[in-house]
Amino acid sequence: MNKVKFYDREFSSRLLIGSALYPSPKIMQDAIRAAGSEIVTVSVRRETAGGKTGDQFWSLIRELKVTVLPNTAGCKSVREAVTTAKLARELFNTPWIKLEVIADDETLQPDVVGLVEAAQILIKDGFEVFPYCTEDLSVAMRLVDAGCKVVMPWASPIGSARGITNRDALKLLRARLPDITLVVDAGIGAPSHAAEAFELGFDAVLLNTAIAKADDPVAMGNAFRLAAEAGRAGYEAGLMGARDFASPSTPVVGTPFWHAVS
Ligand SMILES: CC(=O)[C@@H](O)[C@H](O)COP(=O)(O)O
Repeated sequence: MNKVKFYDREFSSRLLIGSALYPSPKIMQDAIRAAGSEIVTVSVRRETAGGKTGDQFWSLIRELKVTVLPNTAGCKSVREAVTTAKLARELFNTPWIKLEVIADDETLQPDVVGLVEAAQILIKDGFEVFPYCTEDLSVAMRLVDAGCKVVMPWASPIGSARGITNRDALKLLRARLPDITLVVDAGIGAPSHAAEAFELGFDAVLLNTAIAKADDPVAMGNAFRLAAEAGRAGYEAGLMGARDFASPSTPVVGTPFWHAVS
């Protein structure tokens, strides 16, 4: 399978995993390993607030030998997101930031206006921004204009497990932004949802709740790894287009092959 590129770095795994909500630190580690993920996203605000697991949490993440993608989860203004991103750069010594600006505490709807503004500020300051956005094409285009080489539209609201609710809009993003690394982020509830994202041509999937809240997070991590591989392999194999009407698959005359055989 082809590798996936995030800015100038290449990875084999196309699953990015969140580090929250697991029943225990050990289960988090085992689930991330089972998913085969090479990139784990971590909330900067939770950790700088002295998160309950503190240093132990960092040892666990370090033991995984993954690339850390710090995020600005919980930020509700451009200023807060920019400050948090700068803190993340100091803490993790990385230009990468998963940029989240939340408009509404109830729905966790992204503030796409604030997101574009924050992305512009951070990219001018040398950051490599991974923006969490809705599936709106015009927003994605503004993010690309700002210099984002990765765009991360939601499948559905964070933690909802509803899967892809606006398939046509995601297809449009893929068609109109062929050179951008597109990641479906949030709302994935089942391995089949991830496979669907890959079959649509998305480069990667980011998820957290569906693995962390599964009855068996480690087994679910493995299920997502298999689904990601199958969905991407199907896309790379070239899916046939759907038809409106029947087309016979068992010929009654001639050769059963549609290419001439020698
Ligand atoms: C934007 C955001 O916070 C998501 O990355 C979240 O971490 C994952 O969403 P799910 O928990 O719905 O998979």
